[in-house]
Amino acid sequence: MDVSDSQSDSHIITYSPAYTLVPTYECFNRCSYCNFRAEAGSSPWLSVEDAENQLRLLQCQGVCEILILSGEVHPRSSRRKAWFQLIYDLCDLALSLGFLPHTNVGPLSWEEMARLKQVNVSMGLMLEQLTPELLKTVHCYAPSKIPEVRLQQLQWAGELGIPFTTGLLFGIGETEQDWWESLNAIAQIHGEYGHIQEVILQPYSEGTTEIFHSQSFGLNHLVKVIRKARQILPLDITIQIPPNLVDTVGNLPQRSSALLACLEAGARDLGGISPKDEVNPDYPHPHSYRLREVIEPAGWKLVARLPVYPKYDSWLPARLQRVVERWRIGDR
Ligand SMILES: O=c1nc2n(C[C@H](O)[C@H](O)[C@H](O)CO)c3cc(O)ccc3cc-2c(=O)[nH]1
Ligand SMILES: C[C@H]1O[C@@H](n2cnc3c(N)ncnc32)[C@H](O)[C@@H]1O
Ligand code: MET
Ligand code: SF4
Repeated sequence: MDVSDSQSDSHIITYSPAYTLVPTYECFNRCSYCNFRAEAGSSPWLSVEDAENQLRLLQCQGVCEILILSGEVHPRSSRRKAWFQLIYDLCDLALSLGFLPHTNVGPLSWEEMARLKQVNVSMGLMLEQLTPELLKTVHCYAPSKIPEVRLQQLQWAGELGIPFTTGLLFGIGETEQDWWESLNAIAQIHGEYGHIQEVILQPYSEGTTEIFHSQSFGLNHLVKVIRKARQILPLDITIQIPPNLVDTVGNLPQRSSALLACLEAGARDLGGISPKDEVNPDYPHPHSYRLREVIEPAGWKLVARLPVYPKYDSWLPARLQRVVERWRIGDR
């Protein structure tokens, strides 16, 4: 199908002006491609007071989304309750200061997810890839990455009516066939609940602190994936790509053309643009004016968006609807 028939008809490319809070880097999983995790005990948890100081500095700076991104405490650990409460409190704080929280902290229990719905305008969890083969390799010590667990999270989010972001990570040892199966699984779940607002197509990018150390996923492959994803995914799901992981190789003209090739293939969103990419700290996010410089000469228009898409506003609890409404009418 021609992408010009779709939502993507217009030449608008969106991004979300964002800031990331990390409750903790400690994680009981060991995904071998991870440049984020720390050992339990080696990294203090963020305090609500420190978070408040960080957030107050951001007020009136155009930042709208607060991404809560975390390492994980085991579901049966005695520290799980405190970990969850900290996440809840950070969301509540962000909301009370007028920001819009989006939480992505790994798999949750049904009760945890239901409680976080009250303080998040959308939530996220990457499917990564559907194939269980990766449990023998990169996810060998990462029980949170069991594909059925992740699929069930997408299902629960649908049942709870939570606007959701998911995505795939490419270049971690999966096959081409695996790509299409993973995309089809997302399309199928969205068919049931209609809650997936965007799918991130994330190229694995080699970092300095991981143990995997493989070659970053090639851009020619990414363009192919985007094109096919646009055919597999329903048209009301936006395809998101991270510009800092695309815009990295070659000299200037080549870099710009990589990003443009992704847009031509069907990507329409550049995700959260924040001062630091916590997941890929070796790849700083480009400024929005730099992105504009690259894409506008090619006829695209860069526009900021909220972390919840308008058609889901009515799904949100009343308190959240009020904060979202202020952003929609530009009263922030
Ligand atoms: O800056 C980043 N934002 C990430 N985000 C945030 C994303 O770019 C958007 O800001 C949100 O999806 C809101 O629409 C994620 C959100 C998810 O739900 C799942 C995974 C990611 C991954 C990243 C990431 O690697 N870097
Ligand atoms: C938050 C999300 O970031 C992605 N992620 C984790 N490590 C890397 C990496 N080295 N390169 C690209 N993406 C990564 C995973 O898909 C995770 O779910
Ligand atoms: N630990 C969570 C996950 O992998 C989110 C952060 S990953 C750096 O799903
Ligand atoms: S990717 Fe997420 S789950 Fe895996 S080790 Fe890193 S923080 Fe933990």
